[in-house]
Amino acid sequence: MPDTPFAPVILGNETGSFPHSVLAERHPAIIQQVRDAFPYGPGQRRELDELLASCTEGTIEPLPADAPDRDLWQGWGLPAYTGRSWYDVPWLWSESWFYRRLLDAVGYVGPGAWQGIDPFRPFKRAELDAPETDAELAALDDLAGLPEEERARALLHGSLWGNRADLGFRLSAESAEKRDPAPALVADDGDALFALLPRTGAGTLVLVADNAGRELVPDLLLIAHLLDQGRAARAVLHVKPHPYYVSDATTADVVDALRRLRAAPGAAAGYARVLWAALADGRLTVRAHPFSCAPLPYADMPDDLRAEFAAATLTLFKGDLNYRRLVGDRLWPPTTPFTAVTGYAPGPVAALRTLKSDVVTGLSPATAAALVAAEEQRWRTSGTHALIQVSTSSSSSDLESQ
Ligand SMILES: O=P(O)(O)OC[C@@]1(O)O[C@H](CO)[C@@H](O)[C@@H]1O
Repeated sequence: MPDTPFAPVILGNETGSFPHSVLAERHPAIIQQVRDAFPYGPGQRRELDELLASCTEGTIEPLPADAPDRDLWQGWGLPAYTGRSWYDVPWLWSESWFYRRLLDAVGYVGPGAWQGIDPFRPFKRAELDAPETDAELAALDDLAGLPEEERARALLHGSLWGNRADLGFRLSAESAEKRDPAPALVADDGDALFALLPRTGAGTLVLVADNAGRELVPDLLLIAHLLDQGRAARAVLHVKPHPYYVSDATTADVVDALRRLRAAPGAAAGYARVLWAALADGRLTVRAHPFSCAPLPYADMPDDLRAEFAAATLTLFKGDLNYRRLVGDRLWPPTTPFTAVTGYAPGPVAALRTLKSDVVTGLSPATAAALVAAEEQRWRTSGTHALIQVSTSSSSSDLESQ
């Protein structure tokens, strides 16, 4: 994507900004939570202290020569950023670097006895085991009698709002719009999304997952429905190759979520059976590509991933972080067309996301104005608004005409 002067890359160095608060407050809090959740030894605690000092006051340091992913990070910009403050490099990059360093500190990267022990697992498990999850799964029973289109839309909205860890299966956006001065759903390309997935579908849906637990469960339910109803012949679920952004889903989290579904009463277990069978016969596959944890926008994706997305009927990106990577982590004017900023994509793409960071595109002038009038800029990060956006074509000319 061209470097567009009207949409600066977001950094974390502006005191009082949301990105600054993530680096200065959220990351130290995450270190503390992880320390409290595990019986780590003195070496790990020392490393966590060092990470705390580095991420708040220090600079970016090189990876050890024997780090298994050193070559990846060398290619992802580490040489250019080494020696610079965490606040002065792209915020997306510093955040990813934080999680990479955290995994080192707790021994996840190994070798050693703590290799592969997910420091966020207790938090993910707690969410999956929460009574709210039972209530949300029980709500599936109410969908059973509905026409297929309504079930599909309810499951789409469950997956969308699951990004806020809220599985309320909203049957329509209209009711929310009537209630609030500023719409809860700030863009709704739901019809365009389902038009790409007709019930005669012979294609592949790629779903690029975000969080585990109460977001991954409705993502899996949506996939089950689309496969079961013939809206997709195959599905590929992209998860993270290692723990990331606290709650991001890994393959282990997929297994936990499936087992949770399978053990649930009522309709939920039926969805689990569909998914289990699809995994067994290869109609559903799980992928953990290294680029899923890259500190870069999807415009920079490697050729093998580009080819995979190109072959899909639709690639569906879940959540806020994936949205930032899909459109570029920049301060776009909110009315910048979504089709323009995703014009590099090799095939149709969709975003399902609740708004939890400053980045947004594709709003109508009226919606953008209503949001600002009602909430100033709080709507960008509060997680109370969401969007469904679809682009079926490459259209860089839209960007040029901005
Ligand atoms: O991708 P998610 O789970 O929807 O949201 C992740 C996220 O909200 O957490 C960050 C703060 O660390 C935000 O900047 C980021 O986009």
